[in-house]
Amino acid sequence: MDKTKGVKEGLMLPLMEAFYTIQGEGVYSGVPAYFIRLGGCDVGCVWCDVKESWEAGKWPVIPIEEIVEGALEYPGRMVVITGGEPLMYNLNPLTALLKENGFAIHIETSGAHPFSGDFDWVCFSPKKFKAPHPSIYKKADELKVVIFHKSDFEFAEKHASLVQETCVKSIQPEWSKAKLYMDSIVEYVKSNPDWKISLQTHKFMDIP
Ligand SMILES: C[S@@+](CC[C@H](N)C(=O)[O-])C[C@H]1O[C@@H](n2cnc3c(N)ncnc32)[C@H](O)[C@@H]1O
Ligand SMILES: Nc1nc2[nH]cc(C(=O)O)c2c(=O)[nH]1
Ligand code: SF4
Ligand SMILES: [Mg+2]
Repeated sequence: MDKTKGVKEGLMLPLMEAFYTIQGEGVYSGVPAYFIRLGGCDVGCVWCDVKESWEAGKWPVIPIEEIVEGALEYPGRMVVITGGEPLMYNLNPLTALLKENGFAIHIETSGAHPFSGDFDWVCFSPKKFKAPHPSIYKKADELKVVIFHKSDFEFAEKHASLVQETCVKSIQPEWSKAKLYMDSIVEYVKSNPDWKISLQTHKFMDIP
């Protein structure tokens, strides 16, 4: 199949890497999962921990059947689609095929592009660098805001007012600022108990 057409239809996708590990962040932290990291992101977070993903053209374009075959090699039946920014792509065919194969499907997204795909868990991490698309607010199961600057608490509340009431709200220290903001984050959650803390536990465990 022609690759441009394949990507447009969501039947082929640029795959940076795929690996079986432990979900390190958010509500499902500690659960084994197969990560599918799609290449390409146009959001441009200054503190992004996977900047090498940004250029979509660097990564091989793979048929979704091959991506799912990779996931089937491991015993876990939870997949996390991440990137890069996975919502740059039409995720309907990939999520349908994963579902047919019995996977619980999660996504990590900035929400900066129109929503596609059918997910069991949507982790929405809004960014100041590119505004979310309105379609994300109804879909988010988890709002995970990264704290890089003290103004990010206010940014977190702004997005919290836009998600559904059932959405779990977490704040996650930006890795390089974790020491600087940890006390404020702890105090914030103690004073605002509708929030919880998410840590990048895989970095402490030194696993992918
Ligand atoms: C690399 S992003 C990929 C998915 C999507 N582009 C997004 O931003 O949600 C995966 C998660 O890591 C978070 N993240 C990225 N860099 C980080 C850093 N330096 N410290 C803490 N969290 C970070 C993002 O906010 C997001 O929740
Ligand atoms: N272990 C592990 N957990 C993660 N949760 C979200 C990640 C991501 O980069 O999207 C990530 C990641 O890169 N590794
Ligand atoms: S949206 Fe996600 S992948 Fe893109 S720059 Fe920001 S953290 Fe990195
Ligand atoms: Mg990561």
